[in-house]
Amino acid sequence: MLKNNINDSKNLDRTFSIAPMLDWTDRHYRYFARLMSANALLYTEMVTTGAILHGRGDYLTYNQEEHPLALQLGGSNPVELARCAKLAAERGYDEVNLNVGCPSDRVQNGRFGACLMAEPELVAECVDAMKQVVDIPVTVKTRIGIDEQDSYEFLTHFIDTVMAKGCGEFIIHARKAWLQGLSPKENREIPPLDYDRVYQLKRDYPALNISINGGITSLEQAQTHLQHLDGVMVGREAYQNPYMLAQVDQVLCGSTKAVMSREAVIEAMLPYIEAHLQVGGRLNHITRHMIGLFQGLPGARAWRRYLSENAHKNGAGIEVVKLAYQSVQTDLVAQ
Ligand SMILES: Cc1cc2nc3c(=O)[nH]c(=O)nc-3n(C[C@H](O)[C@H](O)[C@H](O)COP(=O)(O)O)c2cc1C
Repeated sequence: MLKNNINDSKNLDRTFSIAPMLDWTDRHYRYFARLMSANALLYTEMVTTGAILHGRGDYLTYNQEEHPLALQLGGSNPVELARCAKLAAERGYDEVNLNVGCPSDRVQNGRFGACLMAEPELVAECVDAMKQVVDIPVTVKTRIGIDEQDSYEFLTHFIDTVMAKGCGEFIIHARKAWLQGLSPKENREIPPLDYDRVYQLKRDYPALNISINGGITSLEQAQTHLQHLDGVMVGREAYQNPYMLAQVDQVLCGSTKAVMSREAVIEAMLPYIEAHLQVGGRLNHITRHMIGLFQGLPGARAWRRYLSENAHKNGAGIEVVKLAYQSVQTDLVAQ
């Protein structure tokens, strides 16, 4: 058994988590998010078992500051998933999560993601294989149904089967997925949200740790969900309006520390950016995740525009970030 040295699995705080999002929740975004919230549980983008086991790069790299951090895996081969889970635990990840919610065609061809909801026994076998080799939590992120299979009984049969192999933590995106005909983006918007169904699940399975996901756009909404559930997982809003994270610890987790200002967040990013540039990285790899920092404020546009127009240029350095911030202040003064 591999013991995780950073977080005892039982102590992982699941009150608020940031959803796995391909191309968005990379290690740069996660570093940025972590500056604003110490409590948020962060998820990687989905990484397939194939990429980890046969890919050329190191898909498990992260910064130590990102803890607590969960690795989301895409796959459906129990042996391969177990190998990846073991690697994840060895690398110090705090949790391994199996993707049973993503409906993209690419993912279905590989027989993983949301289509696995139709194969609960296989998901249970995958969970079992992973749990045999690690003692960090093995969790499942899923939907409330797929296609015509959207009854409450379908969902509880899935949960019963997977739970029987020892999975105690589920994240439920509160809408079903249509596996044919809708793009992944449409599958995040068109099937209606059904929060009550997830609340019902928690009432019927009080011993499970259940987080809700889908359409949550404020900490007030999060508080409402937390009256019924163990955790909330936020995706798009946490990315597009990242400053919402600055109050997660205070509003949801009882922290009494001062809320970090946007300026302080930018200041704190500068050494990280410099280190990235020094090893040959490009500025926009990081600043693209910071574009939404002033979302909803006067100056948001100036910030966005300055970064978009300048951060991709050859040789762009931290002065671009400083000038972008100056342009926000100029805008504020002009108001
Ligand atoms: C750009 C993008 C990429 C996503 N990639 C993944 C992924 O890799 N794994 C996954 O389980 N869900 C993925 N999702 C779905 C989110 O995790 C989440 O379930 C969904 O966006 C609903 O939550 P929200 O309404 O808070 O955004 C992705 C969503 C977006 C917007």
